[in-house]
Amino acid sequence: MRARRVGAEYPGAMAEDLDELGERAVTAARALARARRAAKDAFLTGAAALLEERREEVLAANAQDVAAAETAGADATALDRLRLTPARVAQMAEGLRAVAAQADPVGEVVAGWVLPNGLRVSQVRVPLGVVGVVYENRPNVTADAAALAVKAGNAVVLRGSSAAARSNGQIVELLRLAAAKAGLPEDAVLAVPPGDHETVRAFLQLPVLDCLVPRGGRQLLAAVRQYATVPTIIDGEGNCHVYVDRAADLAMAEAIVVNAKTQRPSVCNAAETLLVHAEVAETFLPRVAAALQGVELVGDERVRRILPGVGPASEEDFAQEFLGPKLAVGVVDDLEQAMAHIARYSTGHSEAIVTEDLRAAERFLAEVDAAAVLVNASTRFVDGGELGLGAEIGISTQKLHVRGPMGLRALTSVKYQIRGEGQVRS
Ligand SMILES: NC(=O)C1=CN([C@@H]2O[C@H](COP(=O)(O)OP(=O)(O)OC[C@H]3O[C@@H](n4cnc5c(N)ncnc54)[C@H](OP(=O)(O)O)[C@@H]3O)[C@@H](O)[C@H]2O)C=CC1
Ligand SMILES: N[C@@H](CCC(=O)OP(=O)(O)O)C(=O)O
Repeated sequence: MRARRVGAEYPGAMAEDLDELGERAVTAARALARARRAAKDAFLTGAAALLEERREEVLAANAQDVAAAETAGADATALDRLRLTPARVAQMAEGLRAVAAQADPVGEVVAGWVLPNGLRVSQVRVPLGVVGVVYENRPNVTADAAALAVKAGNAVVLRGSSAAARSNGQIVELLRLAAAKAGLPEDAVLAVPPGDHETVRAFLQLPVLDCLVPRGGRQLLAAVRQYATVPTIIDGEGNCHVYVDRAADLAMAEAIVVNAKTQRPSVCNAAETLLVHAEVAETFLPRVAAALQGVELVGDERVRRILPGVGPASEEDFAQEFLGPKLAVGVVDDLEQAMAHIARYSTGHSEAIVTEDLRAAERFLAEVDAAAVLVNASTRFVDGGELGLGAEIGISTQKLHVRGPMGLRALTSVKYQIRGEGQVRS
């Protein structure tokens, strides 16, 4: 059965239907698995240069996406995620170059040993093959995902948000041009045209996908759980907490909370809930409230006794990822209660404690079940670029086969290479 028809006119679609798109990706993946590091790096640095040279075209396409989103009534969060600026395009180019600077994971020997019968066994890193990505309305993801997938020797099939259709189309065109210039198959980067969710559902079942990375909110993840038949690595929402312990340096805590909440509130690693130990609540809450200018605070009863102007926080507020200038605040009696609250509401993304108490810090690191746990640092650091991975294809909120920011190695598997001299099993 042929899969759903796709719009071949969309940049990078180049096919009548998803099956044909998949076949093109498989052909490209075979060539990419053999590609040398020099060619892959030439693709990345070439794409960075093209992005800079043709920045105005990318920004013009993005301006059209932003205007359409405004007309459609998109909120400030959605617009912030969608909008490109010269600085954000420069960051995308920087990300491409950072991935080029990373070691090539393909061929890395992970482990090796010799058996008593003389067989030499090694476990070697290999590309996954064809990687699909369904992602939110941030156009930078187009470049980041393609960069990592191709450097790890994979072909990538991208399905960006419909809201970013023009921006992504422009970026995909540049990436394909850079691939051709570097002597790699153009089809290293392919795109599923946006526009409808039915095509996404068919994409979730495209047999040639070795791995699909869905990045998005609850609706997308529900669709993945219902329809996906290909292996997926879910990069889900971030209801991230900062817990200010009784042994916290309060100046440090203030700076971390403000950064985690306000540096870019629209992204998944921004803080959504602040928990404060009862012993420091009287001192810390007024201080942090004053520093969080422009952020709407909602709090539990104990918070509201200290900050009477703050509105009540509902159960739903503590469970919610606001992705905007709103923060739920609670007072807890101890570390135990803070961790219990986090266990109840966390989406398993990024959780932070601020404390000078080593035992509390170590317990938090060991016991909180999330993709990333931090001590005395902002949740905003949970990002591939910030953690030295060059970029990220997403932040896995599941446990298999990777967890947390996913860089090059996350887009590989391993295979056993076994060298013998005629051994047979008795
Ligand atoms: N952990 C991580 O790395 C990441 C987490 N996120 C999380 O994603 C959320 C923000 O993303 P948001 O803007 O809501 O993006 P959405 O979840 O709305 O959309 C993401 C992608 O999924 C598609 N999609 C949405 N709903 C469905 C559906 N029912 N069936 C098929 N496809 C669907 C969209 O297509 P279309 O545009 O056509 O609707 C888009 O391409 C936040 O919760 C954030 O924390 C986001 C990115 C990375
Ligand atoms: N990589 C990001 C965080 C993760 C992300 O992709 O954000 P989002 O699009 O909200 O899920 C950053 O800190 O820039």
